[in-house]
Amino acid sequence: MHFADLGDIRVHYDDRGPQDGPAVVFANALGTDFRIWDGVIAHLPGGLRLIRYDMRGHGLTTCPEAPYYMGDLVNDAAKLMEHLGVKDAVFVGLSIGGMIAQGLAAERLDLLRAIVLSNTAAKIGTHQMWHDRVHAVRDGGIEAVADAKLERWFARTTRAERPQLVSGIRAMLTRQPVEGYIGCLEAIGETDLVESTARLRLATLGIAASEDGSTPPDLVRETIESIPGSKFHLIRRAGHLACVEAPAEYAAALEGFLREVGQIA
Ligand SMILES: O=C(O)CC1=CCC(=O)O1
Repeated sequence: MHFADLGDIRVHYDDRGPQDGPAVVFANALGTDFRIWDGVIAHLPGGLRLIRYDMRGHGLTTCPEAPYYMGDLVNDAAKLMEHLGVKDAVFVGLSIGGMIAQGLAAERLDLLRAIVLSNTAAKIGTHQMWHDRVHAVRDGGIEAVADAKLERWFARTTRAERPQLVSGIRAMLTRQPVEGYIGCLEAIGETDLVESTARLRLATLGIAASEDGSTPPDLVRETIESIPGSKFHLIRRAGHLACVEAPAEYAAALEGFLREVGQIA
């Protein structure tokens, strides 16, 4: 187990593979911890340095009081990369993790070779929607929003045929600290990256999933198409947490992109 003290938080992270290997950094979705990447990293070839971390208020990372801002989340990622001496990385972010990737590319291009924007967008939902969610969670805990969220996170067939996976992820979601979850809800509600993301000029892969009820494929595509030269991959029969539901296909798309950008020889 690894922890890093980075200003106001102690970050829980995992750092595996050769320390001098080409780096890939993974950032999670709201309400999850870095185990959502277990299946994907198991399918990636050796030789890569694979870094995952729990964002503030999630997993075993400490949980400052809400609200959080996207700038905090982007700084946390940059500080962790600096702490670990990681440069020239491919940064893979899912959902709010993909917003962190966009913010990092806008602010700290020096740390990056390329980004993967997975099940995300430059702006997700409306301010009112996130504000309402904050109130629902303040009143009833994460439990109050969990079932609706699982419908957006998993495809219909997965919910019917893989109950262990779905209930395991439900446990991950409902065990996150309420304050950390609310802090990140507030950060998403305040974030609009449309203009800064359209100015990005770095290699970008977008990943979307056909049954994603949180960031549907057209929304992901709109953001991806705003970045010149970007690529897009659609995973069928998967929802918002495509990396959990379809790790082999997800890893294959990622591996292809890592080869294209020279992160794998
Ligand atoms: O909460 C959701 O359903 C979707 C979501 C948006 C940002 C994130 O990380 O998850």
